[in-house]
Amino acid sequence: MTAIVGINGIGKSTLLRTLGKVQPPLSGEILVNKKPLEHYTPLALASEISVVLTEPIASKNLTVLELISLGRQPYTNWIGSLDEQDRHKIKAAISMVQLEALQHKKCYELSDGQLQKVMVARALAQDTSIILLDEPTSHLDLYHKVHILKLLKHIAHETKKTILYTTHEIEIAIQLCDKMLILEKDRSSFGEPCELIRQQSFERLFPSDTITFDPTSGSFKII
Ligand SMILES: Nc1ncnc2c1ncn2[C@@H]1O[C@H](COP(=O)(O)OP(=O)(O)OP(=O)(O)O)[C@@H](O)[C@H]1O
Repeated sequence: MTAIVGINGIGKSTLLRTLGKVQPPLSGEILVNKKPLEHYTPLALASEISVVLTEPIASKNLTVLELISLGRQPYTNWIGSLDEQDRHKIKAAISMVQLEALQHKKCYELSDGQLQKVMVARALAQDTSIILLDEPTSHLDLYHKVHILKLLKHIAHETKKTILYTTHEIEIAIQLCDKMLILEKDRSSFGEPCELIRQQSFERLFPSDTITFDPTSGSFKII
């Protein structure tokens, strides 16, 4: 599990959206399983990569169960009939994110945090080897942030999935992620959080007259 961090406007969402083929690359080339991203058909890509963006969903009139079921679209037939395996994956995703009690509610009835959990569950139901999430925990309280991220990390380790997410919650990412990508204006650093701490990469993120980084606790201090 890898977190992409960096100041506002540095390009975290742009990178994530480009990796998910939601927008074309500004430059360069992206290879997924050694194959250029542009060679994937939308259907082939949907069984390889799931993307959870920050935009509000258009289909809030669906129930939670219906929305999560849409994650199975790459695998269903042309009328979208769900088979036994689809139903199993959907049920497992609902259970992992603890949404059983909300599954028959309409999405417009949910809080922003509950909706974020639904979108994570939809990605889990899609069951791809790569999951990209743009600020997936921004509306969640501390407990639910940690719960979702620990769950994603567990899934990444158990099922060997790659989970890449953008976040401003750097201290949580330092504690939970296997790797981090720090985007800066003229450079980027990638590695294990402890290695990035050793390289003093977090010190450079914010102006030091306002915020400093304490490498011992792995946290930021306000001056
Ligand atoms: N590599 C790049 N080259 C040129 N422009 C870029 C690049 N990456 C991002 N941008 C532009 O910078 C702007 C901000 O990018 P983006 O929304 O990805 O930042 P962000 O790090 O996700 O910001 P925030 O933390 O505020 O959500 C966008 O207009 C985007 O098009």
